[in-house]
Amino acid sequence: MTVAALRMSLQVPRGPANSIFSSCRMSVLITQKRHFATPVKPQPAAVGVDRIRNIGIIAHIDAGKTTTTERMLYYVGYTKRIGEVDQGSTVTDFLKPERERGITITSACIPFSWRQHRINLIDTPGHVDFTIEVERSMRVLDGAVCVLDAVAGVEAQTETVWRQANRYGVPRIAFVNKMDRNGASLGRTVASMGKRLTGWGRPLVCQWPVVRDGTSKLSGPGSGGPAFEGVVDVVTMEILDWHQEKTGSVVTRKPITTDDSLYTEVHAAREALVEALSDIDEKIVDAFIECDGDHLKLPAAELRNALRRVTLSGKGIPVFCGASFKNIGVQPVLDAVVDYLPSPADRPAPHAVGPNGTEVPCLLSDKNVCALAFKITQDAKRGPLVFVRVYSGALERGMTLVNSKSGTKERASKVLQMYADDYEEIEHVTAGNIAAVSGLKETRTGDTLLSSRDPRKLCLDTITIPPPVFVRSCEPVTSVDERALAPALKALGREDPSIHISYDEETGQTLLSGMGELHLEITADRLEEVHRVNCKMGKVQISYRETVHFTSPQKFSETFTYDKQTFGKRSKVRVSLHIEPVLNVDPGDEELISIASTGQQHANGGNEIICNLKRSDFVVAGVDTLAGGQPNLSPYAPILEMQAAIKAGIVGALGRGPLLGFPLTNLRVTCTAVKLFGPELSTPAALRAAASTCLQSLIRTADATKLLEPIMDISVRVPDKYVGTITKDVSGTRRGHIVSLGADHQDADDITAGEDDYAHRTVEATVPLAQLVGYASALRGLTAGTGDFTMALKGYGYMQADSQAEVVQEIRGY
Ligand SMILES: Nc1nc2c(ncn2[C@@H]2O[C@H](COP(=O)(O)OP(=O)(O)OP(=O)(O)O)[C@@H](O)[C@H]2O)c(=O)[nH]1
Repeated sequence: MTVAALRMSLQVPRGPANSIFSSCRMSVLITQKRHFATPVKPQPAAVGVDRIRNIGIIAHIDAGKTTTTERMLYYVGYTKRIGEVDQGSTVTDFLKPERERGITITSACIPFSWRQHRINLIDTPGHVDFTIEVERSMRVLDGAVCVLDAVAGVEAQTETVWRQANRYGVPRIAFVNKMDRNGASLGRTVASMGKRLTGWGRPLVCQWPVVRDGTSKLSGPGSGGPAFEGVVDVVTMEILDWHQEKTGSVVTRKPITTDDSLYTEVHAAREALVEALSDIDEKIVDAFIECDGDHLKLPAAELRNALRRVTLSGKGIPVFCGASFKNIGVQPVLDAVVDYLPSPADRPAPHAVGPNGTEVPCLLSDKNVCALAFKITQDAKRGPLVFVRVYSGALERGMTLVNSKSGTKERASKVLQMYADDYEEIEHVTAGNIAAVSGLKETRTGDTLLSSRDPRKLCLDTITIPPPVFVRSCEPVTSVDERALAPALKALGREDPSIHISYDEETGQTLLSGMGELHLEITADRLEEVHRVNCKMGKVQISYRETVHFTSPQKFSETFTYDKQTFGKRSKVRVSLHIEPVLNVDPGDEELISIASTGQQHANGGNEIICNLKRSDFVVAGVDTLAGGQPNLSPYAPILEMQAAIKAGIVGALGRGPLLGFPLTNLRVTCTAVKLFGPELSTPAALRAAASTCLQSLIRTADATKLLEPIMDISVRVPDKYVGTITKDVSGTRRGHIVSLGADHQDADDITAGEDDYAHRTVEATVPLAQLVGYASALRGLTAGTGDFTMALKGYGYMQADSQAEVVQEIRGY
């Protein structure tokens, strides 16, 4: 093969490039050009399903997700210049607060092409307050790129997003970014991955950093720093250089030779890679034997195949490194997305159940449409846009879709290909792809949409929405704002299901509940900036829960007759309810009350509502006497409608506890009987009011309402020397319980592990949320800025009587 022919064949960076090193070790300059000169907007049908990659970029805050995404968009030809986070000019962070604060708040979705593959990329936020964005993205992704900071290594939120990816079984690759920073180390980062990112495969180092030392010689035992200037591809044994062009769009590849000072290190890294692969992939062992046990003779194509197999099976995580900000290292990550991450066809069919709860297969090959609504945004012109991942069939413009949860039929008036905040109309979106649909006004996040004639009637697993732990009041400033508030909040709540909106009848205030201080702050900003509603926002407070404390096994029952005249119309109905705890937990118990993560109990805030009334549970008063043991219900509303009205009344009453107006939790409410007094008097509205009033009275009679406070699992990562300070602070000042004091040490002889100049430890503890307000800055103060932490709701715990009294006093003001 001539050098010219080699050059040409290597325009596409796989295949022939691999054989270069193994077949001829000539020193040749190979140039990989940008693949597209102008923006490319690939249509969904343009590629087969095996060429689709639905991937997310996940990481701790500030690891460089958006910076990396912007380079990707530039190198694939999507943008004409590179957007910068620090200049507020990025494509994916398009919201005003995102650009102002330099952080990602909402996940943006962008499709683009790379090496004849369609990549649907989702850039997710790193801040813990926006975890719902990561959760719902993860639910529809097939693969992920986990970005790590080469100085900080694995950070607290990296562990959180890692666990989320584990939960959805998402295969992933890792990109160790910021290799240009002082103190950067690939080895240390990989070692911390091995220790802290558990529950998934082992890290497999596929690149080695190139650092030019003072004498211009290539060096660096897996470390980076300001002199970081490229990488060696351990698979192809080529040195990759990005300096030919200022934006890094030209990648120069040159085989490494024994003359290169890095050769010994890279040789050892290849040996380590082959050996690590041999532990988890049998086929590579056969190939290795065929090459007479010579690591270098093992063709790159064989290594790539093995890397793909172990990535898809969750046994391995290919690791790459670079410095996105310096435009180094991004194209190989794009190649790895194509080479190693799964297509929708490589993934198991999503879990789905039919109407009777039995599992129903949702196969990619099925012609009927099955799509999951995973996100909703409000577009000024088109109204709500519902983002869908299509699991089977082709969702076409104008199609009628059935919501399998509610049974509602809606028309998909437009199908749109989203490009962050921009969109393009398309005719249809095929199975395996992601798009947005307009015209669906009733669809909610987590709903399954089916073609109207789909016999499967299946329901995909919904999306878990965490309960809000902070609350803030919001009062409109003028009467114009007052009128605009309700629709604006409805739109905000629909876009972000982790925002809850309630109304305090006593104070007349609207309450916004959310995941954290920043979450509520951003929501208030959006209310003003996007919806033009000016509100006076109250202080951010903990969102407590209320519950009734029962002396086990006592139950509370009540029969209540609702008999009321409103605007000349009389309503009369009688309902019987009883309440009991879902979990028997007493004040003083260590056990927490958890709000189940799925199902009807979660949907009802940790409560269970049982209202399965049969015809025989109804009694009809007066002339309608029993006919054959059954009351005549035909003049009344259908039983299902009456049940729904009772449930709605119960849900309403559970939304506001008698103590401070916080939602009630841990209650099982059963409706046992209903007495009707004629179709004119006993309407569904009367049933709803009766159930609500009956429950409120039942709870008041119980007179044992207790306050529950959110208890968080926290994970604090600090250098070893601060462990004592942290444990003292957590268990002394903050009423916390230390669960464990983990250590992050690494094996000295691990080829992937660089110099470990500062050992860290992770303190795991449970702490009441009230003690964690402002903890981020307190932690910075306690650890000279070196510590970080993450937290997640563990459950709700009874408060000590004096702490409860203090909270009641503070909120009521008396
Ligand atoms: N030195 C250096 N800085 C970088 C690199 N990549 C990103 N940064 C900087 O790190 C900061 C955070 O980068 P982002 O891309 O916003 O990080 P992110 O992970 O998207 O952040 P969130 O979305 O808010 O979680 C910015 O100031 C970037 O300029 C890099 O390779 N080297």
